[in-house]
Amino acid sequence: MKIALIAHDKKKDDLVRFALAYKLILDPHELYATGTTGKRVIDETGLQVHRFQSGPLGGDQQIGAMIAENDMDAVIFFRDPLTAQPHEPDITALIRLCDVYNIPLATNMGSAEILVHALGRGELDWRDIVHGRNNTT
Ligand SMILES: O=C(CO)COP(=O)(O)O
Repeated sequence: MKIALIAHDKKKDDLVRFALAYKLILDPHELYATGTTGKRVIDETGLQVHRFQSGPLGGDQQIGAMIAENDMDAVIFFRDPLTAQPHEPDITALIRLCDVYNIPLATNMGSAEILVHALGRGELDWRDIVHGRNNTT
C-alpha cells in the first residue's frame, strides 16, 4: 500500500511518535510525506519515506496529484486546527480529493490509530482490487 504521512508543525512530534510506535506496521508499505514531515520521520524512525516538497511549497498538491491518479491508498494527516496555514487552499484540496476518490483519511491521532490497525490487519486490501493488484504493498 502507498501511505501518505503529513503533519503540521505543532503536530510533528505526535506524528513521529506515532510512526515510531507503529513502525512494524508501516515498514512494509510505501511511505510518502511532505518535505519536513518526511525528513523528521526518516531521521527519527529510520523508516524509508519518499519526500515531496514541503507543504506550503506544494507538497500537499503533489500528494493530491497521486490521489487524483488513484495512486495513493491512505492518508494520515495530523492537522493543526488551531493555527492558520498559508496554504489552506492546498490542504482543503487534498482532503477534498480523498473524498472524491474514497481514500481513507485520518486527520487526527484518534482516527489514525484505527486506520493503522486496519492497515496492519489487511483491511485496506480492497484497494488492491481497485488497482487490479495482487500483492499487499
Ligand atoms: O504543511 C504541511 C501540510 O499541509 C506539512 O508540510 P511539511 O511536512 O513540509 O511541514
